[in-house]
Amino acid sequence: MAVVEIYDTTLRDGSQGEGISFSAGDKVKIALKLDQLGFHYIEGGWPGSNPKDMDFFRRIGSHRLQNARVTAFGSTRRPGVPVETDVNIQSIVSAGVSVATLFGKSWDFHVLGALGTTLEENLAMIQESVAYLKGRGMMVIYDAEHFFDGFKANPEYALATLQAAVRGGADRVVLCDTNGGSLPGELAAVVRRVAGEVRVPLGIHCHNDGELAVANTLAAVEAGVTHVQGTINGYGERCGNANLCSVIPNLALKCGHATIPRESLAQLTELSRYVSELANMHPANHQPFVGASAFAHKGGVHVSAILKDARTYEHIDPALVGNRRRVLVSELSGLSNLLYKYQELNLDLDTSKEENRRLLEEIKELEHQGYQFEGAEGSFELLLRRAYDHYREPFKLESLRIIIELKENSPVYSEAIIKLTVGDQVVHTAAEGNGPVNALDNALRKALEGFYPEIRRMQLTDYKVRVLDEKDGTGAVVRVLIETGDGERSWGTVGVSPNIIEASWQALVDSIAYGLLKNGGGSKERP
Ligand SMILES: CC(=O)SCCNC(=O)CCNC(=O)[C@H](O)C(C)(C)COP(=O)(O)OP(=O)(O)OC[C@H]1O[C@@H](n2cnc3c(N)ncnc32)[C@H](O)[C@@H]1OP(=O)(O)O
Ligand SMILES: CC(=O)C(=O)O
Repeated sequence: MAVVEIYDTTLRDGSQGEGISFSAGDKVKIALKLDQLGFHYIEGGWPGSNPKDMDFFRRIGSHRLQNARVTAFGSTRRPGVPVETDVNIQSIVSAGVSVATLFGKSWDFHVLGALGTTLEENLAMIQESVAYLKGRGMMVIYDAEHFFDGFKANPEYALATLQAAVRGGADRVVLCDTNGGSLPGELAAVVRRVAGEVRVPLGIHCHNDGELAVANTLAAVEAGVTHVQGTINGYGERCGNANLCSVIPNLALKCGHATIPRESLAQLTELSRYVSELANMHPANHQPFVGASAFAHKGGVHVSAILKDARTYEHIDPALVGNRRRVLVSELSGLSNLLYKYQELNLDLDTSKEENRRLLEEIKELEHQGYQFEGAEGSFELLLRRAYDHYREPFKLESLRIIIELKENSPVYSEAIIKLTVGDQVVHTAAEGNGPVNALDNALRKALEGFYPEIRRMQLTDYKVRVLDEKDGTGAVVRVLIETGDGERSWGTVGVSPNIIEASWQALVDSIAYGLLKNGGGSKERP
């Protein structure tokens, strides 16, 4: 099994992605996680760029990594500036790590236009910069920026830049598709040509501007590279970099290469979510392998087949990358979706095929009205239990009034007055809030806290309103989706009405009722 080195640049190229800014502490956490999972190299940042990256190198120096080598990134020396006095080269040395990643120009157009120097001086900049860091005892990875565009424009010169890095003593030569516009076939042909001329292990660094970064990376490996660079979740400049959460499982599971250890592969989904959390980016549900939808089955035909054998609609076992199979219930469901859900929820229901068919029709009718159960598993389970499981509601609404007062020069006042029955007791209470839904939530909790103290652990974590038929203007039906968590799990609930307060009330009631059910508070009637 051929080994492919995995080089992560989330902390450098990843943080060049729009909206991403890791703190030095976050960078250390991500580096430790990558090390724990067996990544070979972690590019920590560009020490010559900013104090935060230098701070990262200071902090990571106090940790003993088990698997990974941390690299410091930077450019070759400036034109006409000796390496001994070049600020960037010296900051790489002062980062205190044993591996440097230097990028240099391969494209004559860039040398003349962007660097504003001669082709000969660029070759000297590459060779001298690599040689200087090698002379300081460092391993040097040479990133040939714009290599494929450079090769198309002037192959002799592009190859001469690589030879300059090799003469300087580079340990790896990495071909970069910096503008991300190459196609897999043409890129692989160039890699083969380079492999015939350069006697140093080759690497690949692809950007995703043509949405081909992963495909190009795999094509390069097939053509002979043994070192791949990319980022977690594909974060990076413009459209991002090759997504290692896809590159790694493709290499390991489809191409038979050794990358990170097998047991680490099963932590890839967790890693992806961990990094998106620290990046403060929403996890992308449709991300292959690790996204929440990567193994989510919705169409009835698909679910019917996966109940017989999951391989009918899954390219790999989701557990191999730490993900899980999900079945969604919607207007596109068949009976198979319901049966799967009964199993998943451990609902031992004695229901006939006709009853299930009726329930399915009810679900389809509710979805037609605007309910959406895919993102509201709490409401869906309650629907099943209300239909078949002798479910007893933990409380019942008697009446509800909302007061909103708008006065000049004072904040808007919102109050909810609520009357409920809980068992055989009536409770009547009121609460204020910073808006009507918040007042409603506060009043409901206040009314129920004495009966169900576990409510204090439940927090609303998301509240979304979607107008379903905009043409009806302010009279349109709205769908409210609420996400609630209790520190251990989170669940979604849904409400639909032309009145936003009523839709919010339905979603709130389900949110509390479901939370109580899972905490043992909701109960069954004696049949
Ligand atoms: C393909 C890549 O993603 S490479 C990584 C890109 N990442 C970044 O740029 C993020 C970090 N960058 C920074 O913090 C800043 O750009 C710094 C500190 C590196 C440089 O800042 P400044 O000195 O103000 O220069 P500025 O950013 O305006 O321009 C970049 C300079 O680097 C030079 N340069 C670009 N590539 C190279 C190279 N391979 N070798 C030497 N110099 C280079 C440019 O010619 C330009 O020089 P000029 O100022 O003489 O025109
Ligand atoms: C080195 C690098 O980040 C690039 O060429 O895209």
